[in-house]
Amino acid sequence: MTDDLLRIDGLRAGYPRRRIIDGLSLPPLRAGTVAAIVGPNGAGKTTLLRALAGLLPATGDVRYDGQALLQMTPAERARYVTYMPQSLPQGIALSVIESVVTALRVSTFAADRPESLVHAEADAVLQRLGIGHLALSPLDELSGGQRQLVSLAQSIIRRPRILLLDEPTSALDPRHQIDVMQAVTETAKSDGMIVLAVLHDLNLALRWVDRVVLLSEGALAAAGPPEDAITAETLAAFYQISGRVERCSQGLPHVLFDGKIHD
Ligand SMILES: Nc1ncnc2c1ncn2[C@@H]1O[C@H](COP(=O)(O)OP(=O)(O)OP(=O)(O)O)[C@@H](O)[C@H]1O
Repeated sequence: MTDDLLRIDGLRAGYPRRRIIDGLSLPPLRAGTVAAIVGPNGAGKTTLLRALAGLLPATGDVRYDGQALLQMTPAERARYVTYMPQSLPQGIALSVIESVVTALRVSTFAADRPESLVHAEADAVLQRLGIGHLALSPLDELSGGQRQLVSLAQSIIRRPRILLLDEPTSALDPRHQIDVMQAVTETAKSDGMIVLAVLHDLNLALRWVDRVVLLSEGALAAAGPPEDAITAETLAAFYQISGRVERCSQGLPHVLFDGKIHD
């Protein structure tokens, strides 16, 4: 049955001597949904993304549009899923635009698209992320934040059905954080892409995403619309901080941290 849903049921994943995620099930995610994966350090957020990307052994029932993702070969899975790691590898002798064009070329979607069209597409993605001016810069001469934006451009241009982003805004100034969240949410809506983004910034999650998945010790602690999952109660129970979510003068939700609960 096709349904454009990402379903995760009974997922188990981890490392050779340590299982981190032990039977995780999430409410289904619909095409076009942007979900933030949040939770304290070591909760298993990266492990979850890497398991879904096929970079770690995993068992369980994970389906997109009725198709079992965990049973696919890497090549088959790459048709559906793109994973953006926390950092780009160093030592790649390409310009920014060449690296984005290459990312599109290696995906199955653009193998026979004319060169001029591929370049125009790459340029449009760079503009959208506010880094059009870096198109001809060598990758190895970029700052940490600029590298993060290029890595996102390489991921978005492939137009995956499922985009997995590991802390896509961690190195970015506020303006570029907005560029990223805007580009990701717009692309999700226009292309029907499902995005799972690990975010530590709960305010970005409150402001931009459709769903929040809160993990704690490899298990689901809360899931739902941002203001249902990020509450004074969940901040206390899973982050051990006293805090609250309040609306600012413009009606936007913000999380305020009052202090630690235990020293
Ligand atoms: N290669 C590894 N081998 C063994 N254990 C690992 C490995 N990588 C991570 N872990 C453990 O798995 C657990 C979850 O790590 P993970 O990186 O998924 O957490 P996270 O929620 O992404 O954390 P953070 O917010 O700090 O990035 C941690 O306890 C960590 O020590």
